[in-house]
Amino acid sequence: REIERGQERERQREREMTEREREQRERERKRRDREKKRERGDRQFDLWDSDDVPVPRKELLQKVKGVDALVCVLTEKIDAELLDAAGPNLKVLSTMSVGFDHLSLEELKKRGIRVGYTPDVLTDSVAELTVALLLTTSRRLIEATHEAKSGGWGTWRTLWLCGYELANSTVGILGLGRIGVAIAERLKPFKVKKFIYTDVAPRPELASLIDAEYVSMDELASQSDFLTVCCALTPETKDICNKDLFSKMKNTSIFINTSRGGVVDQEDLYEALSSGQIAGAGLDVTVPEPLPTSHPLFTLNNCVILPHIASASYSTRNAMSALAANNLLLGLKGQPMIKELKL
Ligand SMILES: O=CC(=O)O
Repeated sequence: REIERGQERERQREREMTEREREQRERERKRRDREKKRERGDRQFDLWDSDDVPVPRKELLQKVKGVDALVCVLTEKIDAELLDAAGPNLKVLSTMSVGFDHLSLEELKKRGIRVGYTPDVLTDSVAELTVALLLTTSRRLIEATHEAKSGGWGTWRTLWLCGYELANSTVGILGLGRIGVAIAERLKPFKVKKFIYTDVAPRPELASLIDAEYVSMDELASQSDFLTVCCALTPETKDICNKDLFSKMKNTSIFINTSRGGVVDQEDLYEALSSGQIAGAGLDVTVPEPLPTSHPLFTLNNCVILPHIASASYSTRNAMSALAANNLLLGLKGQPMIKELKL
């Protein structure tokens, strides 16, 4: 009877366990497994087996000690502190992202660490989301569903919830790369009249794919009906979308950013949106991330904010993780990675 009572107590404990406790128990089991493999001398993989990122910094600094290679995502800052904590064994870094502003390239280069990243596989997904965000913003879809649900839908009114359409418009691309081209290809069937772009220099090969004209930053601002930011975040592009740019835009224009929040001065954007200097903005990226729910941008009807989901489709995230893993394994074998950054 004592055994039965013990078993019943165990079953009761199981029932009362929360999902988090179960996850914790599973992590502990995997950790013990890895420990055993380490003792046997097998190649070991230490995994942050949770969707909760960033990994607490203290724990990350502890766990990276002595590793030969590291896979990371864009929430982890890979800087001198982390590389010092990892130590001289670390020779390969593989980030599951196309952006690499979270990596200190100088420190990586100094230490002779090779770096893999995941361009191309996410281009379609990011372009698709950018188009969705652009249409959501320009046709005021969030406001519209809110009105429909909350009783604001009265009789049909001529100018109610009017927005701006792509047909006959000029679309500007700030930073023309693979993603900018993919966005333009998707927008073309909406009868866009003209594509223009700016970059540090003309990019004729890419531009010819979408028949886009190279213009100055000022011309991009003043001519675009839709301005979409596709450049990487670098010291040169930080806050490049600021008061100066917004003040030259039309008050009917829509600003879209699916690159990095750091390219936008958010105070200047708030001013431009709330004063009517520009018509609307759609952002998939902000500073910081997550953007606090008390942030003034959330108070604006003409600002649509998404939680950095441009590459978030099942197939793309699978492709990104496979590419990140393969980059890492090739790097470990001393072979060329599939996608490697030139440092
Ligand atoms: O933002 C997403 C990425 O850089 O992959």
